[in-house]
Amino acid sequence: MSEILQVLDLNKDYNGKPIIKDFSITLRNAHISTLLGHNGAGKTTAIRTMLGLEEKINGEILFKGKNIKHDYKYYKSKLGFIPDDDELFDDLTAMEYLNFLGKTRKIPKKDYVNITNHLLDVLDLYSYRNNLLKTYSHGMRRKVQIISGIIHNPEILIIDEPTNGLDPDMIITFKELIKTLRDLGTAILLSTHNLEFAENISDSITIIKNGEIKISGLKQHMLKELQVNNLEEAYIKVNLDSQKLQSIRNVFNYA
Ligand SMILES: Nc1ncnc2c1ncn2[C@@H]1O[C@H](COP(=O)(O)OP(=O)(O)OP(=O)(O)O)[C@@H](O)[C@H]1O
Repeated sequence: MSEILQVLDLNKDYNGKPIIKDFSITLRNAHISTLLGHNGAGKTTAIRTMLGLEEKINGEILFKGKNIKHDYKYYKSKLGFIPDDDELFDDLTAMEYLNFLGKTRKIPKKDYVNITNHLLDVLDLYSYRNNLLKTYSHGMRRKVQIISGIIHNPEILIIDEPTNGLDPDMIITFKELIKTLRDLGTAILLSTHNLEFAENISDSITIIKNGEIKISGLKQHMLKELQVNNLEEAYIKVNLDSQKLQSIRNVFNYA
């Protein structure tokens, strides 16, 4: 299992307010890493930094040992990203949009047509492929985002909130797809609030609180070290304020 992306001592602030503090993570081939943390913990900022979208950062991001600034275009061509939104070109059909992506990414036509058809079928979109994207539901649009993120067979795949907007059938299908990509060698980073999904799919876990890593490591080691049975218990132990939990339990207890 080789290290493909190393994020070293990353610091990022907005208007002088520290958002990410001394954040380090390593992504490995054939490995699923997951970021967990509260709303506003800094997960999206960390991801945006790894995508090379943030300016004025301190720290280094090394792709196969070289700073991503060295050849950002090459790095970007090896990177896939599935965002937590469904922004698409509304006036194109799914097929037109995916063909457009295949062409702009300079993928051989035979390859992107095969991948697109296969994924449209697996994700139950094939019969809608010639409909305009503006007629798609939120979940259908998320599925098009999924195909867009992997159409070029990236070496690193970053997924923000993989389960958002997907029905249970699709969550199970997407989980299998992510595991298949991992088994084929892709280095995968997820950011999710879904602890059950994270527990089921992750090889390693990083928990962030207020921009700082609280704990990071292989899932099984982490559970053992924290002496807990599952990820929810681990998360409670590492990240939750036990007094707050107690006050929730007292919600009707005013007597
Ligand atoms: N462009 C920006 N300008 C100023 N502050 C920002 C900006 N983007 C994010 N922040 C702040 O950075 C912090 C981290 O935000 P971020 O979106 O990275 O959190 P997150 O962990 O992804 O949260 P969530 O789980 O709610 O999506 C928050 O306090 C947010 O208000």
